[in-house]
Amino acid sequence: MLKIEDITKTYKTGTFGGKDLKAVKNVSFDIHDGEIVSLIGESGSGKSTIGKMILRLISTTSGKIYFNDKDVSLLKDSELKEYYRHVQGVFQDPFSTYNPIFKADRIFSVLHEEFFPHIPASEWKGRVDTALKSVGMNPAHVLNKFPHQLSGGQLQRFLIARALLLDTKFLVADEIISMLDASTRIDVLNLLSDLRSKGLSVLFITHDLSLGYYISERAVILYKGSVVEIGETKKIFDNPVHPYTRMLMSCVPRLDKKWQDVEVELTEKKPMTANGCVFYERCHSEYKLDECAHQSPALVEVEPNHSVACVCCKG
Ligand SMILES: Nc1ncnc2c1ncn2[C@@H]1O[C@H](COP(=O)(O)OP(=O)(O)OP(=O)(O)O)[C@@H](O)[C@H]1O
Repeated sequence: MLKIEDITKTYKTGTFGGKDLKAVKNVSFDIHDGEIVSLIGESGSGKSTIGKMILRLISTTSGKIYFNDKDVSLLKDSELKEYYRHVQGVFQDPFSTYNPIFKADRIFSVLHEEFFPHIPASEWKGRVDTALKSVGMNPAHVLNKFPHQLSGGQLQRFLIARALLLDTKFLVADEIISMLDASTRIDVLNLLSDLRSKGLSVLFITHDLSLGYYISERAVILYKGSVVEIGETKKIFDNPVHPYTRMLMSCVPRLDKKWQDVEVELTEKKPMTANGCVFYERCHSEYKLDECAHQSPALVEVEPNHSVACVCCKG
């Protein structure tokens, strides 16, 4: 369904845009129909940048993104409108998506005017009710309210219902549950899981390894804009190979252990070397070699559907 091929994003930074910041470096992966893939990495690793490139909110510096074999960067006019019918984004802060002076359900009427003006109002109302019910909400309780009268979880569900009304096939879910409380989080995760079984594909962006494990079949571990480990989520979790993934795993709090019993490395982040491994400065692996400072390792398959970019996998 969605194929990302060797994409890179360089931002211009500095006072007059004189500096380059490579936020995403040669990233490739794909997402199949009805699949949830999680994109996991710490703050600043380039996750949202990838999501925004998929949604065409920003351009790619190089590389291609294909949706159903069509180059997304070439879509125009009606094809682009069609793309947005099928590919939608939901973001971390639901409140920022709504205009506080309008009722929250205005997002549905805008959709009606924009995409489905031929559908009579009464039929559209029925569709909105059905979409709200399918995200576990009672229309009578949530329609006709201002954003501040609804909870973060309800507003997030509104956005997912909006995606359903559009017949969305692919959802970029960028940290969508970080602002929700624990029980609402599980509800939204289960909802995504439910929608996946109805054919929805999701790129689930998170910094939380355990959420990625809970929800996705495959995971992409991103560090400083580069993919360091990729594959079936269970394989990565059962056998994390990259020193960064291992470090992330050691940072996940465990209910059966007191915090001081868990080995955690929280090394200060230093600037990376120009061409070396992105994790070089932070790496404490026994396999760390001098060459890691100068050579960026390619992804190598360590077992079927599990690849790692580290010298330790060179065989
Ligand atoms: N518009 C921009 N201009 C310049 N630099 C940017 C811009 N947007 C993001 N960046 C930088 O690109 C890098 C990746 O940012 P991005 O938001 O993609 O990371 P992230 O992994 O999503 O982080 P978070 O989890 O904190 O949202 C960061 O160093 C960030 O400061």
